[in-house]
Amino acid sequence: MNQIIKFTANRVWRTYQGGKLLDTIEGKENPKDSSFPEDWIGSTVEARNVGREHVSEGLAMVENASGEIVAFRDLLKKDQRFFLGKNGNAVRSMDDIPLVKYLDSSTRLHFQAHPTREFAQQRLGLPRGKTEAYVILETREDVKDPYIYAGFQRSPSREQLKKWIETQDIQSIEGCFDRISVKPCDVFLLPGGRPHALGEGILMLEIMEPSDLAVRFEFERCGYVIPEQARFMDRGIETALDAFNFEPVPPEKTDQEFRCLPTIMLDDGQGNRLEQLIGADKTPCFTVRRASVNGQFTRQEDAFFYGIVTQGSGAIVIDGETIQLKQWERFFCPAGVAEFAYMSETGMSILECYPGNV
Ligand SMILES: O=P(O)(O)OC[C@H]1O[C@](O)(CO)[C@@H](O)[C@@H]1O
Repeated sequence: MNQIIKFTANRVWRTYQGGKLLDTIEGKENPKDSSFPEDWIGSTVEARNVGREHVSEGLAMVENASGEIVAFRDLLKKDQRFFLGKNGNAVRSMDDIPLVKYLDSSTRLHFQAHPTREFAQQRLGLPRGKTEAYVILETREDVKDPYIYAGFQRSPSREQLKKWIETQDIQSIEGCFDRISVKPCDVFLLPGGRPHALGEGILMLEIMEPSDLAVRFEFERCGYVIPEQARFMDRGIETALDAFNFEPVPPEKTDQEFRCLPTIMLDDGQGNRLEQLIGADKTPCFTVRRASVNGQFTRQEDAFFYGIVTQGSGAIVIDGETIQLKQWERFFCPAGVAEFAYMSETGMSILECYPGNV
């Protein structure tokens, strides 16, 4: 099976609203915002939705060679060497697979922070934290100045924050942040520990460590109250506060701390270009690249990646076989596919999400 694997939509319930654009992308008749604002692309992670334990959410399902529908992660485990390749001498671990999502917000998300990898391992006994990155794809026209909140610009003391969380003094919490304006093509990296909230009206590709761990320190958004168990990763407030990075990021330093500027890795002068959006200099957790295609763009890669067609359309050719690619389609390219070529006469942009340190 020397091929890419395409994914169908895999919408996941969340505590905030959105998803109208995802409905549109899926060709639904009546696109609308709902509690399904995310699409988890080829996910090997199960969503943690307290109160919805009866529903299995998050895991991507695919068809295997015998036509059976199986969890994508089980398919990968059947030939981990081929699909994931090697890291040094060892076959890559399933924990190296980033979690990639389309996220389409119609409301601001609640204030939250995710654990770092070290915190997850040392304090929660879990292999991965949730350092995350955002590639902004589109913003909604009716939202005048789309924004995110990232890191405290004016850090409260631990005791102060604890009090504000307990009394849900959202005005004071919001006062710790300045809005960071966002526009399509912007890229941000949010290391674990950094408090944040995504603003309304943003469609993004979100890339993160493979986990669904969040400290939610705003308990109510748009009428939905987050159950107690889901607020502090099922731990107490002291453990949750330990996960925070309180180091202030003053307004003049937010770009330096969170914004990632692309660097050109390859440009053939004919319109084909490969850019590094997030590399090992930023995080060991995952790698993000953008391929811009004009004509034929032949590539050699020895690591696996998720490909997401964010603009235009075209095809990918592997071993003489041509597979069409349309805008918004997403696929997994196994590490065992050593060479492939993108083709597009009209132009195509593909975001490629790899494991860290490739
Ligand atoms: O609290 P919820 O509804 O799970 O939402 C958390 C969402 O916030 C994000 O961490 C973005 O900041 C998403 O990855 C995640 O799904």
